[in-house]
Amino acid sequence: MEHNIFFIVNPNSRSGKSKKIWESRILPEVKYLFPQAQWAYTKGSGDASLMAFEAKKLGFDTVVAVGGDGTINEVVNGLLDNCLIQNQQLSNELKNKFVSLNNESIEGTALACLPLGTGCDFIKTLQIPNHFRNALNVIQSGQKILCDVGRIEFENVNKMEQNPLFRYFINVAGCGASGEAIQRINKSKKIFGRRGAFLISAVQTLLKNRSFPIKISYDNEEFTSLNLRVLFVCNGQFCGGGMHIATNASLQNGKFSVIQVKKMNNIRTILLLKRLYSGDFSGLEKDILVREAQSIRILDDSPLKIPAESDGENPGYLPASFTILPKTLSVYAQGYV
Ligand SMILES: Nc1ncnc2c1ncn2[C@@H]1O[C@H](COP(=O)(O)OP(=O)(O)OP(=O)(O)O)[C@@H](O)[C@H]1O
Repeated sequence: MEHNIFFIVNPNSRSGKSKKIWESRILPEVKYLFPQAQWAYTKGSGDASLMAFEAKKLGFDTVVAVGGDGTINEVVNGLLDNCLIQNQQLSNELKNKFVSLNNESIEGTALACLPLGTGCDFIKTLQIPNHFRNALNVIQSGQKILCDVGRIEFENVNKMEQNPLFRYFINVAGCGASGEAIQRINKSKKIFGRRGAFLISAVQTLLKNRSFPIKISYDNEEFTSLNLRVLFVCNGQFCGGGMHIATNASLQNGKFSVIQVKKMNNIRTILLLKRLYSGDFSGLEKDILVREAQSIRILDDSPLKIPAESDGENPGYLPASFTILPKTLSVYAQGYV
């Protein structure tokens, strides 16, 4: 059966190289495999969420995020009706350009990922090899899973400036040093690629050894006070361009895998950095808590603005809560169990 597919292409991902790759190599293959498919370029940050939202309303059964984790995150938000921007002009352009399919039989629009970013961490958990042909094969196969989605909710409107009060994430969120590192990466030029940029930013951030006084509660248990270095809230297993931090995380078990790191001395910090790539935190139990949770609430105990991170973006600041939404989005995945 032919799918009604809409490709949302971020021409700026992979440090601006993706437009050329899309036009010269991927688009001809897409036209061959899916002659009815439609596509559009994003023009800026947030467009992909509005486009996904409109594509769903127009009746497409599949929306493909062509880009990296940031593009996937925006598409996830749009498919779950959280438009990150209001742009009437873009909405009208899409409505005029694309024919409504009136596809009332669909159960919900599914997400497909075509990796064209620098890091592309989410597809590593889905076990989609990092080549566009494999991604297209996965779409052709039609196999999907019902994937858990995370929701991060920000509680202090005054700290939010222009940002929305909540955001969905599908891979990894967190706060503390991870939020700081993401701020650094997104400001950096990424001349060594995203993996290099993340490593440099992670070293700079961890060696600064800054900690954040917070109160944290898991699954509505009592709050604990601690000096937090970094918290990873994982639905997927990988972040930071290849750090395999949550080796046991599952996209379908209705739980986050959480890695909570307290303030530690510099030697242990260097050990930690190495372990972030293997996800083996044995011997560091004094400082690192690894556990599962369905919800986490974090209050900040300081006047500092503590940045939160979700799928490699900085959507806001603590206080915040993270909640898992089990089996919420249909996602193309061949062979994922
Ligand atoms: N047309 C555009 N021009 C500039 N920026 C854009 C455009 N469309 C989307 N963006 C922004 O580009 C940013 C980076 O995109 P994305 O994360 O997909 O690529 P990447 O950084 O190369 O990959 P990864 O996050 O997997 O390492 C996102 O924050 C997105 O909002």
